[in-house]
Amino acid sequence: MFVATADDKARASNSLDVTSLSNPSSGGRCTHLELKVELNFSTKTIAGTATYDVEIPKEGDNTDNFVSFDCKDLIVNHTTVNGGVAKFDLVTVPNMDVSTFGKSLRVYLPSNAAPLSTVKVSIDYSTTPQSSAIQWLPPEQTLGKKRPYLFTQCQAIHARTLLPCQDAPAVKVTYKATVTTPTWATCLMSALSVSSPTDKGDGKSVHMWDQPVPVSTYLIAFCVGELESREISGRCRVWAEPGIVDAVAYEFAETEQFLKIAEDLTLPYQWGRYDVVSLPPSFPYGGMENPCLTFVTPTLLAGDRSLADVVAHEIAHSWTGNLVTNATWEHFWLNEGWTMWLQRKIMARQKNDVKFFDFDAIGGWKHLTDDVALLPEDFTRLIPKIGGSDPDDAFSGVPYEKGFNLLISLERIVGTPAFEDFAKAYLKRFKFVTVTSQEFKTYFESYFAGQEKIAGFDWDRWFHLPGLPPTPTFDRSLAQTSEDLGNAWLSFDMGKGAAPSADISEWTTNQTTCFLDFMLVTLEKQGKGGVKSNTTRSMDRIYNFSSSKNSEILHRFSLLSIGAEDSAILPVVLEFITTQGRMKFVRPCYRALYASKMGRKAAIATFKENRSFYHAIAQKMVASDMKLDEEGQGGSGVLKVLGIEDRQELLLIGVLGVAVAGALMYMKSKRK
Ligand SMILES: CC/C=C\C/C=C\C[C@@H](O)/C=C/C=C/C=C\[C@@H](O)CCCC(=O)O
Ligand SMILES: [Zn+2]
Repeated sequence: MFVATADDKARASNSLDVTSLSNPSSGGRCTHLELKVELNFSTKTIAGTATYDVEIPKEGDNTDNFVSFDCKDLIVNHTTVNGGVAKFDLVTVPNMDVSTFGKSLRVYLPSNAAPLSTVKVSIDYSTTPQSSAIQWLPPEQTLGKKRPYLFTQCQAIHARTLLPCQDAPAVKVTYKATVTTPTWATCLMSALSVSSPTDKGDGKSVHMWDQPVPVSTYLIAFCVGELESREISGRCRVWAEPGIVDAVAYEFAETEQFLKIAEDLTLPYQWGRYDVVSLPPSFPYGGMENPCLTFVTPTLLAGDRSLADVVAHEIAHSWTGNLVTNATWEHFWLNEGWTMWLQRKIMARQKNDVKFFDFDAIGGWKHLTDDVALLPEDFTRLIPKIGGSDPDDAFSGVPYEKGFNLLISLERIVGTPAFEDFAKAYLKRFKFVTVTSQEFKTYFESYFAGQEKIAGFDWDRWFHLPGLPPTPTFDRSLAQTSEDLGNAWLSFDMGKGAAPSADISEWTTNQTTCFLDFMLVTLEKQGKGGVKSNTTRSMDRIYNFSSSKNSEILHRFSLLSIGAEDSAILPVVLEFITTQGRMKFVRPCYRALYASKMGRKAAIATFKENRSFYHAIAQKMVASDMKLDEEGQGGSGVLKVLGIEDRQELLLIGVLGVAVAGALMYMKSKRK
């Protein structure tokens, strides 16, 4: 039977993490995890025990006689407390949709569990093939095509499908893991390797990991497959499938330099090692900041290090996000806004050009305006009310770029040297713990206490108003040449003048993406669907964008060409969105195709055919972008039975139906 805990009540009143069913403040708070699991590629399961050190709340707060864990798509077999069998329940919590949040696993405590004591709670469990944190890849989806592969993605609330846990960022644990895998496999985790793997002689090996810095559960990660590594500095190594490991080492050779710059801007690096693993192409994000081991998409492998800023971004998270963490997902901007700020500082120093900070921010502003136009209004607030939604649905450029713009507004008020000092002090103050937006504001105000210039800052507007913040002014000097060329092509499109002849072969990737972004933004501002297909064809003849090996360039040119209804781009885009599954690229491409005349049918058919290639999160998001149902079949169950592909088709059938009925009625009335 469900009995509301004090944490449930706090959650209902929105004063606690609304995405977790755990009870750290009224039942027990996890502080350390010992994970002992075996991976099974045939059954697509991970099974074993998760043993937690759990601190019982102080007298008076310990109102529950059980500890609650988040648990989704897991099988729980057995639980113990301090070695003795303990009763458990899997409880559905009212108003918490099971298909999003899972259930609450309640492990009952013995009556002698004293306030402020620590108990050991052990849970014997198994994942299921439905566990959304894990993507199990068949050999065909790897480069080597011989061995299966798996990687996890726990942010935001998928850790509960990997192991029972208190899946709230505010609950941080240190962890140790003992992982059994087939002997051919390399096993990596978001932790430090304790020793070389031990071959058990039965085709299995044991790998041991230790994460001594407390982490939120969304930062627990595995990557297992046929992998090789290359050392790129004393504390950095890159990992990838053997066929691309050298290319990966080349692409990310600047990692140590980024780390050093980041340390100079922040505090000494706290995590020991910084390794990078380049994952198979279905990885849905550019990168994920798993501690000690950043995960990246292979779409960064442009061959010229031009997309390595994603590594700088993930390095920045070693401080902003992983050390100082958002208290709940509603304060996600504190992770991402700060990380964009630090990433741009790192890249400006790496390029030895202070103007790069603003140049990159111009691209970020476009990202923000695009997303604000697309999102439900509430998700355009810096602090959204996530309520009963899956945080994945609220994910967008808003926390990244609105958050970044808030920070640079503050920086411009107090001046760069003072703000950079403040950043260091903030990281020092909140390292190892979590922070809310209010705590950030209070800390900023106390740090700059007495300075009149901060008095008028409209925190409420920044935090709570939907839509775009005030338009910032950026130094546009590095963007000028790109914007000029964009204007020249837009004039050509309107029949004014010849095709521009500027040679861009020596341009940086940022200049080229800025040029394409400028065209896209201007068309949007003018309310135009796109340029003419003659324009995109001419551009392609001159620049060869459609054969670019640079994913950021190909992506933007694809969008421009789809907007132009240029059929020459169709095979190129379809190839692009079926050979990599990074949501940043596949979602806008599918959306644009779906909105176009030439591409709608192809988009639906391509998604249906390739659905299993994509990560579960990407499957869900693309299906929702194209208004397909859960199974990606298009339309409702009834429509499926009728073989109706999409809502436009349904509308057409409806209109035809009304017309036929009208004609019949007319004929009938004539006969009378
Ligand atoms: C307000 C939103 C609240 C919470 C959302 C938190 C997490 C959302 C979840 O969907 C996970 C996101 C993971 C992101 C990882 C890396 C990004 O920086 C990648 C950005 C896009 C890209 O470069 O591909
Ligand atoms: Zn990030």
